[in-house]
Amino acid sequence: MTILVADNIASVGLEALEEAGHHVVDDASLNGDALVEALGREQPNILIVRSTKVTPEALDASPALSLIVRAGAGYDTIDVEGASARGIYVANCPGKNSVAVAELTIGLIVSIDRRIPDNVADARDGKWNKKTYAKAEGLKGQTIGVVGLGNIGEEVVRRAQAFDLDVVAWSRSLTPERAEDMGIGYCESAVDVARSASIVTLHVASTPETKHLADRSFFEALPKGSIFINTTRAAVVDEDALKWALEERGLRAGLDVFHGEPAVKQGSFESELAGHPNVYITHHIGASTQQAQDATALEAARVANTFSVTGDVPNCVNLASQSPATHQITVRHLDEVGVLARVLDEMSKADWNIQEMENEIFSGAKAAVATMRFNGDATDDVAERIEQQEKVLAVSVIEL
Ligand SMILES: NC(=O)c1ccc[n+]([C@@H]2O[C@H](COP(=O)([O-])OP(=O)(O)OC[C@H]3O[C@@H](n4cnc5c(N)ncnc54)[C@H](O)[C@@H]3O)[C@@H](O)[C@H]2O)c1
Ligand SMILES: O=C(O)[C@H](O)COP(=O)(O)O
Repeated sequence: MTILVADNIASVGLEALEEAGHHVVDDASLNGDALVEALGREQPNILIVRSTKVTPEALDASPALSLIVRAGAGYDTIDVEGASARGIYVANCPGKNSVAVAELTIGLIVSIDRRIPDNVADARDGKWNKKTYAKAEGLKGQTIGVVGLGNIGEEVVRRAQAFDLDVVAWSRSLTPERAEDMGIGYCESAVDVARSASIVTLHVASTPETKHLADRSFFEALPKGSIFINTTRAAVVDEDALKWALEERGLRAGLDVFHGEPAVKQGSFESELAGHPNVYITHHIGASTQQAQDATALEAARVANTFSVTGDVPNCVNLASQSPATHQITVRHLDEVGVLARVLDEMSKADWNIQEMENEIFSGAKAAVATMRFNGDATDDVAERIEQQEKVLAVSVIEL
């Protein structure tokens, strides 16, 4: 298969793709129009990206494109709805960079408490200021609130507990029982977390439902002088509310992601937040350890290689969890040319829309059973007409 890699992925991943015999086109500079142009020129079957945006124009550029692999966790940078409408699979690499992000989260918390970046900047400027920097609070015994207990959230909990922090959390599927098992406090909402903690860190995925989850009411609930960490996505935070909390509530923030974050890998940028004395911005490097990059690149290669051999897509994020099928028809038939085509023809005439289908062959390859789930008005006469067809052995229809 032809695979276009439009971002920097670790060499172990590229090697795994090449060893599998693929034609790999590796160009980490691709973005925007250049990506669309490369997709049109190379006609890849598979596209592998990190944070590079995959737009509707990119989806239309290569009719051969069957799979997009996000070599990372968050796939909000890909037009997943557009891919689904065009029958293109989208997969990600869950859990492969979660330790790296959790390590950065803890690093930002310690940095804020001890003002490590300002210490270092002043020392580099030849300024000695123990008077100011000796005023840290210390973390032990404080309460950290984790919003979203997915792969990263769970890694943060483990590390926070090792720092003797008390942990409370909210996650959409967290139950009080599960919280107890993890040795953490259960919260009923993100605002409840904010109310209960002096350090809060966000780890929910960016979706329409989580947009501005950290809004004005969230920041109002946080105690004055709290520490706030965002390593997930800018869209989860209402930045006006964040700025209000920085000014009015003495909030201290560590942000690996923020509005207006540059899409390019290197260059200058302007951000009101970056210059704020209460804010430490990192360069969206949560996933950027060699350990995480190797694991992610190998997983991206595994997804691509599995697809090329079996047609299956590990970690697929855009298949319907449940098809809208209303009925299932089971057709036992002789394994001969044309039998299934005639069955499908009859179903088509009855306006039965097939959503899922499978055909299993019995040993000896004399007979087979086809199971199809469909949407339609399942009248008995259609099933009877199919059963009367040559080489059909038996038919049954059930309502789902
Ligand atoms: N800064 C970085 O470099 C970096 C690296 C990796 C991931 N991330 C971001 O962190 C996010 C989390 O990563 P992860 O590996 O923990 O993913 P994950 O899929 O394991 O966890 C996602 C969490 O989001 C929650 N969630 C999803 N949809 C939700 C909804 N509609 N309402 C409420 N909660 C919802 C899930 O319940 C889960 O707790 C990613 O989606 C990505 O945006 C950033
Ligand atoms: O969702 C992710 O995995 C992170 O945002 C990592 O992004 P990156 O691959 O561009 O570093």
